[in-house]
Amino acid sequence: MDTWAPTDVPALDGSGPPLRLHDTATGRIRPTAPGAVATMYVCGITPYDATHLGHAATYLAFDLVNRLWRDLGHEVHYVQNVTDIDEPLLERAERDQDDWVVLALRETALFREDMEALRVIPPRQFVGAVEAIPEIAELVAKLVASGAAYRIDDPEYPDVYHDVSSTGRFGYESNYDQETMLRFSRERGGDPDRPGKRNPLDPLLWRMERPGEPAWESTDLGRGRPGWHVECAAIGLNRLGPQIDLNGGGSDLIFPHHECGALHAESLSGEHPFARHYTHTGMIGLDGEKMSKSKGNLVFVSKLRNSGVDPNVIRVALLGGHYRTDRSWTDEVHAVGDKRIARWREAVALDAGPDATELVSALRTRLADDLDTPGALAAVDAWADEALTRRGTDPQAPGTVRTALDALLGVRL
Ligand SMILES: Nc1ncnc2c1ncn2[C@@H]1O[C@H](COS(=O)(=O)NC(=O)[C@@H](N)CS)[C@@H](O)[C@H]1O
Ligand SMILES: [Zn+2]
Repeated sequence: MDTWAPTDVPALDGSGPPLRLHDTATGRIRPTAPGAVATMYVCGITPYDATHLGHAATYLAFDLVNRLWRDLGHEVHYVQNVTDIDEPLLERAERDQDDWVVLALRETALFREDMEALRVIPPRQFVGAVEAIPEIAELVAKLVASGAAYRIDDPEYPDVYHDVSSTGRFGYESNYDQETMLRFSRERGGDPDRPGKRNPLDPLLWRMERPGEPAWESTDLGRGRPGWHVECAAIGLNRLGPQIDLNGGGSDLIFPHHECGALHAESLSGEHPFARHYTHTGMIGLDGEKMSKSKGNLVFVSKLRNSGVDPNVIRVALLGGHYRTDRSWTDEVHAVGDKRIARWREAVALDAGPDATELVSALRTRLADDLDTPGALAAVDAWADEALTRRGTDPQAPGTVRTALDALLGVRL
């Protein structure tokens, strides 16, 4: 499916230190070491209730990675999916008496609009699970042929599962213990209690057709549809290869989604690890409650935009907190973003300002340190205060600051 419109990223003189990012698998902040082309797979939305501020915060975090890698001279091959077929989507369509295909199209279109407004650099490939079904089915058939996957002996619905023992490394990405994995599997779409599975954690690869459910032909597998995790493994493997620099998403994807995605990918490719960094963002809540579809306490980017909020304010307000911190969207957070943009606009409107060299290097250093946006934004505050109180004599400075904020933070003043 179409990706969203590109946003131009201005070139900035000089270069900063290598990007160091937290990796869930090793639990450490480590340097990323992409080649000439950095490869990044960030899980996309399940298209309903799009785009709430939790979604936005997650995609903004990986947008900064994209911008930093470009600033470090890499090309970035960024791929993202849309889970446009899955239980939760069917349930929402049912609830709203909506056609699930129309719901997915409408919400995906809104998501693209919001990403464009936030000036998130678009993925090179933006792929729907439905359009990827043929390639997913092909990989599932390979897993069955290799013996890594098996059919459950349920005469009515002989669904296909992946044997988690097939790589001998299941659990390396999340490092969760069995009890935690079982709990998250239950909570997040797994079926650990289904009788007949070799291991309760074995993830579903192919769900045979049930009455009244959408299903697709597959000569190898029989009519049905893919499981959730294998869609991302297939879309990522087929476009980015067997080893990628970064697999990203929110912390709720640590398990089972990214663990099982790694299992599928590594079982197929024989290479380990699938991603050199598994990086996860904290949860955005609303006044202390996690912002989530089930709670219905969602704040939408489109609603804020329609009420006249500048997307730069949304971006800066969300970047005010560290990406890995669970945090809330509050009126105060919104107000801080508002004030910042106003003050920075005033400062770059001056015809001269304090030398910007230090600020540019501070921005690069702070962002390269596991995306320390609080530190980066504080450095901009300091420059703006200096410019607005003691003035400055460098006529280039305001322009340099404007370019740096756009290139590195995606903020266009
Ligand atoms: N409250 C939140 N705060 C931060 N990130 C969130 C929040 N809610 C969802 N996300 C992230 O937003 C992205 C899309 O979430 S989603 O719409 O539920 N979709 C999915 O998780 C799947 N389609 C991934 S393949 C995921 O990375 C998810 O972790
Ligand atoms: Zn995914």
